[in-house]
Amino acid sequence: MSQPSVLIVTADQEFSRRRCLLLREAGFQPIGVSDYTHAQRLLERRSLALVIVQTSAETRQWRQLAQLPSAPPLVLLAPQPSVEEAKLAMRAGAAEYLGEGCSSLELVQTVRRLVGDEQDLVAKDARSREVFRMARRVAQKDVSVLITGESGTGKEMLARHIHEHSGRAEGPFVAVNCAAIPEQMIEAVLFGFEKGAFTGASRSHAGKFEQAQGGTVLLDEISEIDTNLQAKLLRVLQEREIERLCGTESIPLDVRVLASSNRDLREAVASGQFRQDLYYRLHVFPIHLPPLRERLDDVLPLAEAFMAKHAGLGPEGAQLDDAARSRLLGHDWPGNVRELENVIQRAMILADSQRISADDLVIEPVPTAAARRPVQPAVRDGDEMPTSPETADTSAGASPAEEEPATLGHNLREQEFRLIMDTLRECRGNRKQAAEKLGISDRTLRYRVARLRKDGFHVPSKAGAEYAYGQV
Ligand SMILES: Nc1ncnc2c1ncn2[C@@H]1O[C@H](COP(=O)(O)OP(=O)(O)OP(=O)(O)O)[C@@H](O)[C@H]1O
Repeated sequence: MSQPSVLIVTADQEFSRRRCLLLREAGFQPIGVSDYTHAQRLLERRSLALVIVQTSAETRQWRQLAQLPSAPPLVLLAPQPSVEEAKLAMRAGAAEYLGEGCSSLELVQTVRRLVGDEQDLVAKDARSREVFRMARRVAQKDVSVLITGESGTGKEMLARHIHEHSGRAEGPFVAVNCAAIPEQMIEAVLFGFEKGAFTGASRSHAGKFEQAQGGTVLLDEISEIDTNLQAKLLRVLQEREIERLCGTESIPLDVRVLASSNRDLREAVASGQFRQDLYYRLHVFPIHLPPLRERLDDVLPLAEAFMAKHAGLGPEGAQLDDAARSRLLGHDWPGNVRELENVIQRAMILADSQRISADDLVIEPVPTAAARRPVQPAVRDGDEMPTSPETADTSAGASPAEEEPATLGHNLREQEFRLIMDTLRECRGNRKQAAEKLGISDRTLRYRVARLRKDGFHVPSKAGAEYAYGQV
C-alpha cells in the first residue's frame, strides 16, 4: 500500500525540514510547501491524507484551505496557541489544534489517528474472524459492499481491509463521511465542479469519485444523504460515469463503491427516507460487524494491541493484571472498539507501574450530567468539511476556565465541546437555536454532538435542566 501523503505548509524552512524528516521516519510521505497558493494547487490536483499548517496570527490564511471541498483533515500548529484561535479552528472545520512546541510523539500520534493509519487489525473472536474472512473473499470481486454495525465497531477499518485485499489495492482509498459534509456542498464534494459553478469556485475541481479513480470510495454514513442526491448516486452507480457540477462532459468512472451505516437502512427504506433501488444497488454484498459485546474474545487482544500502540504514554512493558482483565471482559462496551481504545489510552496515562490494575480503568457505563474530561480522546476524523464559510469570531460566551492559559494545552475537541455546551446552555438546550448561534446547520450540530459523544464527552440528549444546571 502506498504511504499516506501529508502536506506541511509553513514559511519556516527549518521547521518544514524537521517535521518532514520526522514524518518520513514515521512512514508517511511528507510534502513541504512554503505558501498557501502552492498548497491550494496541490490540494486541487492530488488526494492528500492530511494537511499540517503552521498558523500565523496575522494572516489566518489556513481558513482558505479548510474551506476547499477537497480538504483532508487539517491540523493547525500554533506558535502561540490561543483560545480565540482554537475556537476559530473549530468553526472552520480543523481536525486538531496543537501548540507548535508539541512533542514529536504527539504529532506523529495525531497524524496516525487522523490518517487512520494507526492500527493493525485485530480479529481473534470466531465471529470477527468470520467477518474478515468473508470480507477478504468479497474483496476479490468488484461488487458493492454495504457494511453495517454500531458506531465504533470498525466499519471503516473493514472497508479499508476490503480495499487492501482487492485488485485495486495499489489505487487510492477515499473515505467520505456523508454526515460531515454540509448539505449544500455534498454534491460538489462527491462529483466535483467546474470553475464558476458557485460563488467561490475559482477553479474546476475533481470530486471524491474522481479522486478515487482506479481505487475504492467508501461512502460512510450513507443514510445521511438526501433523496435528491440518492437519485444522482444511483445514476452514477448504474452508468459508471459522473458529470461535475456545471460540467458538460461525462467522465467515465473506474471506482469500486463501498457504503457503511450505523442505522438500519431497511428501516430508512421502510420510512421512505432511503430509496429502495439505491439500497439494493449498494446491498449487493452486505456485511454486518457485530458489536464488541458480542465478540468478547476480541476484547483482551484489542486491549493489548492498544497498549502497544500507546506504549509511549505509559510505563515500559505495561501489563494488565487479572482484575483489570475481568473488568474489561465484564463491561458491555456501548461505544465498541473506539470506547475500548479510549479506556486503554487513559489507563496508560494513569498507570504508575507496569501493572495496569482495575483502578486504572476509567469506564463510565452511565455518564452523569457533569461532563467527563477525556484524556487524549482517540478518534479518527473522517472527511470533516468546513461547516460554514462564516468563520468570524464566536459570540458565544466562554466559560471562565477557557480564559486560563492552562487549558490551552488541551486539544481542539475539548474547545469544541465547551463551545457547544455553552451555547446549548445559553439556548436552554434548544438545538435549532444553538446551531443558528454557532453559525452551523442543525445537521452539522447533530454530527458534531455525535462525534463528541464518540470521543467520550457527555452531551445530554434532551433539552432541559441539565443544560441549565449542569456543571461543565
Ligand atoms: N478489529 C479492529 N482491530 C483494531 N482496531 C480496530 C478494530 N476495529 C476498530 N478498530 C479501531 O477502532 C476505532 C474505530 O473504528 P472505525 O472508525 O473503523 O469504526 P466505525 O464503525 O467506522 O465508526 P463510526 O460508525 O463511528 O464511523 C479506530 O481507531 C479503529 O482503528
